[in-house]
Amino acid sequence: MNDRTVSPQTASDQAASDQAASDQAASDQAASDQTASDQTVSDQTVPAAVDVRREPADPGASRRPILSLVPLVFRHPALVVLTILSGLLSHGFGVASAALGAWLVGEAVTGASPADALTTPVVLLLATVVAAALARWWQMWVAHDLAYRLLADLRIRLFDGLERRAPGYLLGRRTGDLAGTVMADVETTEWFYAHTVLDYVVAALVAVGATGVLFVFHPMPALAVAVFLILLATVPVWLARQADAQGRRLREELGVLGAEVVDGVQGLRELVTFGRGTDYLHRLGERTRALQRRQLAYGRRAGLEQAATDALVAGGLTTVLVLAASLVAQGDLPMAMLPAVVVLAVSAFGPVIEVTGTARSLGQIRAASQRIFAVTRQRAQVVDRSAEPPDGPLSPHVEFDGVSFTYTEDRPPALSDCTFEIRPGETVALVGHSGAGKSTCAHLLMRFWDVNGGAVRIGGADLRDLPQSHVRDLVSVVPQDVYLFNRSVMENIRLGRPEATDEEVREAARQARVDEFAAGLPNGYDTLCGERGAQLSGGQRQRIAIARALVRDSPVLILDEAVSNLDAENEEALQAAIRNVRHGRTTLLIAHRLSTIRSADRIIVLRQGRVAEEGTHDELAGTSGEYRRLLAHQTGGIVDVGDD
Ligand SMILES: Nc1ncnc2c1ncn2[C@@H]1O[C@H](COP(=O)(O)OP(=O)(O)OP(=O)(O)O)[C@@H](O)[C@H]1O
Repeated sequence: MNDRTVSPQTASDQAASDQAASDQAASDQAASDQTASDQTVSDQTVPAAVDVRREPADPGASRRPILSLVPLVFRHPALVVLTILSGLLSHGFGVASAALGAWLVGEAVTGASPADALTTPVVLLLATVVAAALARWWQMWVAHDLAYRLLADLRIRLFDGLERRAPGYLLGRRTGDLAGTVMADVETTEWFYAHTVLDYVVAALVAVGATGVLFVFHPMPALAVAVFLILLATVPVWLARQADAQGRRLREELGVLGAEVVDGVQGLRELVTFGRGTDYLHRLGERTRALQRRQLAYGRRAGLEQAATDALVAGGLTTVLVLAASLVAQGDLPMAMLPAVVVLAVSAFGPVIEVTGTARSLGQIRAASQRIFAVTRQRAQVVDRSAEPPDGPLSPHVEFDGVSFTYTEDRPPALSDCTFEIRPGETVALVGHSGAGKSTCAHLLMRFWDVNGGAVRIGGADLRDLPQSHVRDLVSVVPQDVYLFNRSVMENIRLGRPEATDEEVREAARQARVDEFAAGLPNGYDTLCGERGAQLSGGQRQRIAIARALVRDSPVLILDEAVSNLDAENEEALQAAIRNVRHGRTTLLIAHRLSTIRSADRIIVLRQGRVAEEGTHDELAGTSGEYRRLLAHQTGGIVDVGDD
């Protein structure tokens, strides 16, 4: 038996319990609380992913997704300052060089200054042109540095959101759609961070500055520029509602297409086997055309905004030119100043045109951020009542005490008043028809969900009183459908305990009989397993999963036996590995094979979420109850109660 000492409280425990508190308090204050929660997230580190658990729950998408993107920016104050500064310098030098050039032209055309007096201004002009180019390069650099850091933060938040809701939320979403949110939707926000949010600040400052200088020349053209600037700034608002709806539909369609592509790639073998490749291509074609329609609608509206912007800019410049020309004609403005006035007007419009250009993407940015926050603000599937692990080690004594559980309200209960225990070091086999509730018992013991009624306990402690991380320390699982990452055999085993030494991993591999086949792999333990372990057989994948559980060394083990048929050699190796991993552990065995069932100390028969029978194989096989019927079913009517 393996009594494990309780692990020290981790930062994630603390954060997860804080989440519980904030969950209850604040779902309506999502946007305002966001600022505070954002500030708790430290830069670029894994704890950042943990700290976001403090975010208030906001089921569904945020109502103000763009506003929710803004506070993230202030997590990098130095870069914010540098981005604004570089933007101001870039536009400032740009305006200065244009104004200086215009003044020089005016002087040259009117002959107001002698030629040799213009040498210094020409040198100054060249210097400002070079400075403007350098500042522009710097601005692009820092703005993108900021944007890509924020994208990385968002992706960590997203993964954290997914983890908090796993596995329930994942069951209801398509892989390609989620991958689309993590990659493409996050990428879309780059527009906002690199080209929109701080550019608005710079555009406003430059426009006000240029208009101010113009005002010094003469108030009339400055007034005209101000009116047209205000009109220009309102363009993105005119069709904002339409832009939102179109952006949302476009991102959704992209998500669906991504999901279809991933579905098709994952199911390629089946499509080829059943000759459905053409049907799939047809389906993909339809989705692509649907996406095309959405993109076209979005583009049409964006084109309308572009046309309105162009018309307003042309109108503004013409008005300024007409006003300035008439002021010159009336003698209210020197002729030499005319080019400078026009150039200043162009400079005032320049950055505003730039930001209205990026503002045309706001519909998509809003929709993308809505999809992101719909994940990050998911209410946690399971909320820890306490971050404190128990004071001493817990005995690996498992109890299901009158447990009732329903996955969703529209489904019948998966477990009803289910009561059984597994004593320390004992192996109990759960058997029952498909849908009887066996896997549900495993899910509840892992605390993937919390019970609706009754309690699940380990060592007398209600799992709801233990932090999830502590439960995961106490219980490990060897699932039926083992997921292997496309990493080496060694790394896949080490997933059980990242700090395990190579020696410990090899010892676990030896006990799980992984060494037998690892030696024959091209690069031994360094051989990549392939995506989902595609380079290995089902039995080999299971043995790696057993090695993972061994290296984790949890006192309670859930073993979900694979139903697939294995060849005799694999079967023998797997059974030996199972014997090794069960040794000294409290084991819940979801068994399908008679040989495995019989190897358990006790058998619990589940029927419709309740315990129907309980006893040893010999006791139960001798009755005329559910177990005997199950055996008859499995052995084709020949009930073998003798030795195998
Ligand atoms: N994620 C889920 N959401 C909704 N209902 C679920 C979910 N998982 C299982 N169920 C339902 O709960 C009931 C018990 O399912 P469970 O998977 O525990 O049965 P099982 O005995 O393990 O079956 P099997 O031997 O086929 O794996 C079934 O009616 C099933 O449809």
